[in-house]
Amino acid sequence: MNPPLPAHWLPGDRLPDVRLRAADGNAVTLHGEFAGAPVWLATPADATAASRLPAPSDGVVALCVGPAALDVPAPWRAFAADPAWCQGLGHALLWQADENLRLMACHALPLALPPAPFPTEQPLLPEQTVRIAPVLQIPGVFERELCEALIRHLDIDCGGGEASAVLVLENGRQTLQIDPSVKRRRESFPRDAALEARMHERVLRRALPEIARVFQFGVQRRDPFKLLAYPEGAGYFRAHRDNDTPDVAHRRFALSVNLNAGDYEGGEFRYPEFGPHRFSPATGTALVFSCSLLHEVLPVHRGTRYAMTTFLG
Ligand SMILES: O=C(O)CCC(=O)C(=O)O
Ligand SMILES: [Fe+2]
Repeated sequence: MNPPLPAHWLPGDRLPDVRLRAADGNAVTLHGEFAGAPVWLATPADATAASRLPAPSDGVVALCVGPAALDVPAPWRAFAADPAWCQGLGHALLWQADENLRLMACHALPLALPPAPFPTEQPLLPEQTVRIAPVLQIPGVFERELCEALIRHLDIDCGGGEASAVLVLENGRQTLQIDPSVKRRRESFPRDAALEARMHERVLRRALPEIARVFQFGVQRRDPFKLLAYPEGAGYFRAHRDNDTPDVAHRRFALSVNLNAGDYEGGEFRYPEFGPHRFSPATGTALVFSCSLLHEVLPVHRGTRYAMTTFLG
């Protein structure tokens, strides 16, 4: 499954690599030279706008890009880049990108107000990182508005979903049974082709390239999307693996997106083989992990946790 290159990039997209050529003819690549620090990318309308670019926040790499390298005030650095790549960024804009060169926010130039810097994070102590589960979090795979539409779709169009059943093998026959010793939640396949297409496009565009880069794995297929609700006092999924029976042995990675982080308490992921840490990704972030890892969703104590899940192979 290959994502098409978007004509225009959006917040949440990770910038594809590009060759950047300075006025003195020296060239670098965006990923090779500038990954690892937050970046501002400006596409000023003309030379005057370029000469008036605002001072960047501390610790930010400030790059002015366009078909030609313009004169810019220090510490800005100006580069010429492939016109099609520049067009994807848009005209007369200032983009803020994170350390992973993921576009976060876009502002029209000239700026009315300086953009708010990203909050700085305190590093974990080394002793807190010795047993971290090997999971990948990809921020902004679904926009907030898509997450909200999926919750409405589950609650209204899908009637809140059905009680989730487990496959049981009895006397050589497989049956679906409700089993509260394994899980309690409601779930439904989406019934709206347009919503499904939007989810598919976002997974192709934002999750698969990161999975290919981080895990060196090319996804070929995906199980149907499933929308999930874990209600207060009646939502959990006890420790399990996602590929340990013949019918699901093709699964390689689980991908799960929290749709309403902050609206509930509990409902965190835990990987008991790898220590006590709990994972509660932000709304729209995809949590990706190997289906072979033991994992559980802890009970929801307040509110309802909504999520979308699928499996990749
Ligand atoms: O609640 C989720 O996001 C996914 C839970 C899970 O582990 C599963 O459905 O296999
Ligand atoms: Fe699972």
